Amino acid sequence: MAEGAYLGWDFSTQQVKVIAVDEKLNVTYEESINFDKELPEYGTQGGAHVHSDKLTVTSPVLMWVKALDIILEKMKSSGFNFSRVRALSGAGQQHGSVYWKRGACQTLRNLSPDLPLHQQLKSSFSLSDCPIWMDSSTTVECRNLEKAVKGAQNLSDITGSRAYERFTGNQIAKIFKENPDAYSQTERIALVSSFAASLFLGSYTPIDYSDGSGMNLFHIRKKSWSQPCLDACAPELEEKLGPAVPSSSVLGPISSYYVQRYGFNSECKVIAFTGDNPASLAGMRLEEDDIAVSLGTSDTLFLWIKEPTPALEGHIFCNPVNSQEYMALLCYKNGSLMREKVRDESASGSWDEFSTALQSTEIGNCGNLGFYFDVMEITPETTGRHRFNADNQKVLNFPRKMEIRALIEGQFMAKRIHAEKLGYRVVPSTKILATGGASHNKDILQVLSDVFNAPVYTIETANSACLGCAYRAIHGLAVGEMFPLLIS
Ligand SMILES: O=C(CO)[C@@H](O)[C@H](O)CF
Repeated sequence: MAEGAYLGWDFSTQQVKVIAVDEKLNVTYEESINFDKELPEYGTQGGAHVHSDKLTVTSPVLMWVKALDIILEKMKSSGFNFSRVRALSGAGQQHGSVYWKRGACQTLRNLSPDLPLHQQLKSSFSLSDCPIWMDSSTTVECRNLEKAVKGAQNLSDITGSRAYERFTGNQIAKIFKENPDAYSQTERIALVSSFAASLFLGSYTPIDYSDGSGMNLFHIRKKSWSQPCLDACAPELEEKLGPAVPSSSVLGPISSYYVQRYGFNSECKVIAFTGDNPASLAGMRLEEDDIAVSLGTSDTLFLWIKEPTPALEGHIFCNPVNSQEYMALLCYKNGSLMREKVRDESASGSWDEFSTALQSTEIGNCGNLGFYFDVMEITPETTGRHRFNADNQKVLNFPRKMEIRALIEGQFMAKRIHAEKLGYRVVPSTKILATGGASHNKDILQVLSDVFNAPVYTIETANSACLGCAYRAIHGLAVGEMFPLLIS
């Protein structure tokens, strides 16, 4: 691979992150911007706004744009040499959707290098608050979609998943129903990943197969939009979505905005962006029988598979590295936000005290079991905190240390049970590859290893999605096909 730098971006729920690697895959730079801390004017918690109905969850799109402005300025003042970047790719939190207003493409194409992005794009969106993966307000739309394609399993056979509230097609259906004006003023509907790619390309970019698999709209075998699913959600939807492309596609050169404002090389290529979990799969270089566990805002368990096995639980996406293969994924919404809550309640807000509790309680927690769903869980669909003592009686609370172990053992037992229900088998050669913020905590990983009875490995950075995108930037440059820039 030619000498130079390759960037991987991650527009995740709580922050924007970037990693640079050299041609030998050594990490040479990392930076991140936390939305709550560095953009307090948007008033988010965990990067999101949970609405009063407790089901609707959105994030302000201009917060994401402004975070990119800030991180680029941080890189510039740190002396980062943008001119060495040969290619970049990125990821976004899956399922979230961005609504570009009519005329926005012209604005994107004519950005002035004298101004930050957020000032120039402030009127470019027909919706300022974007639905994200934590939303669970579209149950009606989910049932309508399943009915339109003759059932949940049929929908899963077509798109890789039954209808899920957070999946983009159902979110678009809700917007079309509740805000038809915004829908008609929308020129392009993007995922967070393709929205972020558009910022770098200076034009709308296609949605990639892998992140597109998380919409309940994309036919994962035919690699094209499913017309019956599109028609069931909203009119003229294919026109608003644009085409879908393989995740390794070369979309074109970086926008001149970045060349003039930051000194990027005009030859720097933008490789299709994808979802955070597909990007993590790429970053973790999974092998057969391995299982990856990402302990981030959401917890996810995923693995590389050759043949799709769509079911009524879990998800099958097109594979982001080999578009003719697949990846399987289970997602848990009560991930780190739940661990942080119990840390605050039962360990005085201290991870050290949290770890001490795990070290001083025994495996199996003397038969005490807990399941903690403060927000509507995805797998399974339920809420509330549920504790059972060794006699299998429901109890209202546990002593602090027991509560902590019950939370962590419960989170990992659920993952193993759901994975095995879907046919995944833990075998002697199984390795668990852990990533995400909580993968820094060795005591949490020890519980993961005990529950799966398998060794746990971590990669040098918890930012596997970013790292995976830096790898995909190299991969795309090497193998990706040029995708003719869409003049929409
Ligand atoms: O909904 C999910 C996966 O299906 C989450 O892991 C989001 O991608 C987190 F951003």
